[in-house]
Amino acid sequence: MWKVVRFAASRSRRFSTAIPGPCKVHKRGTDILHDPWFNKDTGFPITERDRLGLRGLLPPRVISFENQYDRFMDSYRSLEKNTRCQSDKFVSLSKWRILNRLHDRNETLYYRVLIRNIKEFAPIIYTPTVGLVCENYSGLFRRPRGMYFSAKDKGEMMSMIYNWPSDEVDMIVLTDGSRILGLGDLGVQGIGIPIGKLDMYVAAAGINPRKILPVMLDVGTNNEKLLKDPLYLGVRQPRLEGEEYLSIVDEFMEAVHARWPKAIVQFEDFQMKWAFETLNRYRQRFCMFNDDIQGTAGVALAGLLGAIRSQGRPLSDFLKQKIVVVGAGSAGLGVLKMAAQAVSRMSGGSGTATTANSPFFLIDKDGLVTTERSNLDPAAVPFAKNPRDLEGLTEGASIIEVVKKVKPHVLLGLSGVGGVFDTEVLKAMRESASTKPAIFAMSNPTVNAECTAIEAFSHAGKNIVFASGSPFDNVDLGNEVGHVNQANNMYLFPGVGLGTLLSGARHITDEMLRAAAECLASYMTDEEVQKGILFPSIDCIRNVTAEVGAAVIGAAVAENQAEGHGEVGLRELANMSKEDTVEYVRSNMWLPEYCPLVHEK
Ligand SMILES: NC(=O)C1=CN([C@@H]2O[C@H](COP(=O)(O)OP(=O)(O)OC[C@H]3O[C@@H](n4cnc5c(N)ncnc54)[C@H](O)[C@@H]3O)[C@@H](O)[C@H]2O)C=CC1
Ligand SMILES: CC(=O)C(=O)O
Ligand SMILES: [Mg+2]
Repeated sequence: MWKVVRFAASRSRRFSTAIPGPCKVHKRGTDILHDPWFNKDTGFPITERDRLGLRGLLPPRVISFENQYDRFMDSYRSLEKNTRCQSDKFVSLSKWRILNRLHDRNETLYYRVLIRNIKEFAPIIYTPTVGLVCENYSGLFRRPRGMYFSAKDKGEMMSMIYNWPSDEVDMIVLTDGSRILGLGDLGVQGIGIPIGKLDMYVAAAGINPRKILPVMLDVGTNNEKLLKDPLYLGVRQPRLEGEEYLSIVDEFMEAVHARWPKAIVQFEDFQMKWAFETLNRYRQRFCMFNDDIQGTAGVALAGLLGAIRSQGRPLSDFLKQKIVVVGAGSAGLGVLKMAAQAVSRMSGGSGTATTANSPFFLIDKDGLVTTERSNLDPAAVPFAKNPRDLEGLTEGASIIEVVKKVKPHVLLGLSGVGGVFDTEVLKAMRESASTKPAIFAMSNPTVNAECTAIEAFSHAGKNIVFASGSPFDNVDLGNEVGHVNQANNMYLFPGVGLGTLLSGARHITDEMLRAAAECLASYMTDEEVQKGILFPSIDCIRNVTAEVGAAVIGAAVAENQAEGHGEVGLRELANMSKEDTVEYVRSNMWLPEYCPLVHEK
């Protein structure tokens, strides 16, 4: 009892974010106005203008933060009105541009706008528009954001890392641009993804935007169109391979670790071979995870468990669910591995992924994956079916053949191929063994989704549960609503990152990821799940992240991975109740407020 009270008192003293503390600034005058972190535009109070040499550099009237917010939203609404007759692509890029200009000018206002309107703006700064932005990045480029390490920087990274202006970095999102969403190799243009993911970290997890770092590892591109494009901004050479490639990633990881030993590195949108290789290579040495393999797996597992609950069945029925996964890449295999571990635990095993007689079916671009496949990727081996167990299905069977034969409870797409769940496949799902067949079209961006929400409900039936990686509107089914869930790793990675940071864990273990997934799986009530609502609305993403982050801390403590963070030591973490832990996470979330600026030479 005493401990809880003491914690509550010290928490309110240490973590209160209601009144922002002063912020030291080493600049004066126009240098402040041109620094998006310190800039308040017309919001600088008169006394601050005097102190910082700003008097006369701004129009005289001081505008409040709230009025600045209203002014931005008014101009955003005007843009919406004025672009009504334009193409979707034009409108999306215009919206991204207006937000990006604000991001470049005034970060505090940008994040207030983003956080307050996350449901509306996530599709612009994240999937699907971020995909369009990456495709057009060289033309859209105005100001740099984040860091770029290229094949030409070998031997220089240890000093280059010190060019970043902040001494504190908590969260890094790293890509090599080799598999950007379902859009393939976009080379240096893939930087939009780390930027978008880190915006989600700020919005969902309240990571302080001064402590984030988006990074592009430009090791070349194999995209011929980009190599020929005179505007392309990346290194114009084919991608490095083998040891040459790994030596660049090694050098980058060593440099990060030397400058910010506690920083967490999220690997994002690496092509499959490097996604698995780098995860195995670094996860015991650095604090890192691969979002596409591990974050996606947790979100999908939460969805799979939700699909069972939606049928009114106990979770133990997971053992009997027939699941067809279309896409044997980093995401699809990550999902199967986590699902197989869950099956093993539920059957009283150790949680080791094994698929002997498992009800999982894996399909890639060459059809059903079996042990007869030549050149089978090692990561896919545990999920290859023995043709002897297949009763009629053979190596390379098509999606429709598999669905018709297996009658799966769940059809889950992570193929990156738009429309691959065609009318015939969706109609075949009407024969599913489930009373509420689940169709998860998880590929991004929207054009790469395996099917749309309307297609799924119209062809597979009103009784399905549906989820997609990019957002779709709910579907009007006459006298009921076809709920669309967004099954996107954005519900997990912010909590995994923040929980790891606040626990001070040195590594991110499978148990920490499992705790995150189970927390998300239990977030929705039975009533919601039975209506087909498997995932929360993005409006409450900070709440979800607080819960997931607390679950990650709990697992880190239980596994002796936690070392504490700042003034909160391991003992204090270990003594927190679940509610205290959630509160601890919540109170560490950064809020966008103008802080008083104090000049220091
Ligand atoms: N919703 C979410 O949170 C996430 C969605 N994704 C999406 O998943 C997709 C795949 O990502 P990765 O696994 O990393 O890509 P990947 O390139 O590693 O794997 C793609 C897989 O799809 C298979 N495939 C290609 N064409 C196919 C076809 N016609 N039929 C069946 N299979 C086919 C390929 O053989 C390969 O196994 C991307 O669109 C990505 O945006 C990835 C991570 C998270
Ligand atoms: C969401 C995500 O990480 C992807 O589509 O790659
Ligand atoms: Mg990704």
